[in-house]
Amino acid sequence: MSVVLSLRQVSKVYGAGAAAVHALRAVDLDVVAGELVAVMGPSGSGKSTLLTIAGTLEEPTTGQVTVCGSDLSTLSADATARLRRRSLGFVFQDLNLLAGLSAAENVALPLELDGMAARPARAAALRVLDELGLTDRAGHFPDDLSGGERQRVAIARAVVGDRRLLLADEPTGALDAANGEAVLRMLRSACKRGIAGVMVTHDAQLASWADRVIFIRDGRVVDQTAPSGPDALLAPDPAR
Ligand SMILES: Nc1ncnc2c1ncn2[C@@H]1O[C@H](COP(=O)(O)OP(=O)(O)OP(=O)(O)O)[C@@H](O)[C@H]1O
Repeated sequence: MSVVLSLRQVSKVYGAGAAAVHALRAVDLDVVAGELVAVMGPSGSGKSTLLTIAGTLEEPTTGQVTVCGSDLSTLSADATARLRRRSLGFVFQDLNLLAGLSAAENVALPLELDGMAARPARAAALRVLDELGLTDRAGHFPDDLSGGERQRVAIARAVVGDRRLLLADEPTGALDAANGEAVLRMLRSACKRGIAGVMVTHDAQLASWADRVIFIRDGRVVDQTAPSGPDALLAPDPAR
């Protein structure tokens, strides 16, 4: 399996001197195509920092970040922006759907911003919305969608086109359990189709959908585990 995201001894320090905050300390992480990795840890442990560095939105203080085979330190600002536009998808708690655009227009937007003509961009957007069960919502505006539907549109926008790496920060936000699970099912199936995914979550039940869970404390990866899947939590205890 090809490595889509690789962090080598990545550290991030905000500020300097007595005010310096060590948000990440010598983090090593590889995520391969088709894999969904959950990141857990206490508040302030560095989870969002890891995501923003993996997403090329911030540079590490030291260490090496490789995304889709490119060492980011060797790329120009333009090339980094292109990589981000074409190959990366983001799902943040604050969804940033544009209220004046329909669901299909929101999903097509990253492709159009990258230079694709409106018609093929719309066709690609409709294909993804269809895969996520949103065909009949394609023409609706965000304000006319439920919270769960809005979240699914945000995921559609993050995976549309030829994206290789999906980065999600608390992607189930304030959704109820059923909608949260539906969102996780979608992230899972996006990864099954070959995208690499990294998802920050506080919820162990949701993390159990991942292939791997890494735990961060004080900026260090302190543990990792391979969950046996969400159904394992529901399975009868064989000891009983
Ligand atoms: N731009 C910044 N400037 C200064 N300090 C920052 C900045 N961003 C994050 N930090 C600090 O870095 C540390 C890690 O922050 P980060 O947001 O990555 O943690 P987190 O695990 O995502 O927390 P939470 O679960 O509360 O979102 C914290 O101490 C935070 O205050």
